[in-house]
Amino acid sequence: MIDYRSWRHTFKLDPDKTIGDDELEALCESGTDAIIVGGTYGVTYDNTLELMSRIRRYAVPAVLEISSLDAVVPGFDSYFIPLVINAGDADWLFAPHVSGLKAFGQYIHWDEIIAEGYLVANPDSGVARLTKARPIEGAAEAKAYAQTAAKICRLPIVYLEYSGAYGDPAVVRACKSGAGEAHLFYGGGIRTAEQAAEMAALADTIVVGNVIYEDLQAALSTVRAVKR
Ligand SMILES: CC(C)=CCC/C(C)=C/CC/C(C)=C/CC/C(C)=C/CC/C(C)=C/CC/C(C)=C/CC/C(C)=C/COP(=O)(O)OP(=O)(O)O
Ligand SMILES: O=P(O)(O)OC[C@@H](O)CO
Ligand SMILES: [Mg+2]
Repeated sequence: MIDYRSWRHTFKLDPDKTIGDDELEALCESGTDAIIVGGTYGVTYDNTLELMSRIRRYAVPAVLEISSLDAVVPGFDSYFIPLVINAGDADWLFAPHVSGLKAFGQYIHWDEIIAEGYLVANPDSGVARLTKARPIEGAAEAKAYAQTAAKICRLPIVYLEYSGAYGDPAVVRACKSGAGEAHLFYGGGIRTAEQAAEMAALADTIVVGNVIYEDLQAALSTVRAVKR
């Protein structure tokens, strides 16, 4: 079982995007705690396998956040399974999971599977459109969602997903308060060391994604900001 509870910083790499060997080495050797592989669109078996095998040259833990049943690739240290707790289309709560268990049930090592209560907070993100995510009406409602994930569903992870936008610190704080014993991941819009430090002070683990593909040095600075 991976020790995600000790993680403070992760990078999320999208198999649908291009990353050079030197850039990948810099990310994997940066001191980050783990590489998460995932994305909403364009994730295929082949591009996921290719990215995984390149990450596997390095010692850093590698996790696949499953978003498509067509791209469940063996060989990761662990598999994060999102349940979109504010999905307006309820099929994103359990339907693909039931299909996944029918398809892959016999191959599953349950100690490699970790469920995430996914709270989608940026209405303009791809994942919000895909799942028809319900808007979050303020910090009190965010806390209630986090409590629903952590205390009612007893999920081990609450993932506050602002993908593409920098989040509201009051909402992050509310999710931390609602998550209780569950581990809070925050991801979305972190582009500077200062933003990384701000969100790392509020959440247990931060996730840095898109900036990797736009400004590698800025992405690397987020590790130093959290780890120093
Ligand atoms: C052989 C082998 C390896 C066996 C392993 C067995 C195993 C792990 C089986 C899985 C069984 C199972 C329960 C599968 C469920 C699979 C599944 C399809 C679940 C649905 C997941 C889901 C709700 C997806 C919706 C989209 C989502 C939440 C994606 C998460 C990632 C994400 C949001 C990334 C960010 O995307 P990005 O593109 O950067 O940003 P935008 O959204 O803004 O575009
Ligand atoms: O890509 P960004 O906006 O950094 O978000 C990170 C991650 O939460 C995306 O799933
Ligand atoms: Mg992304």
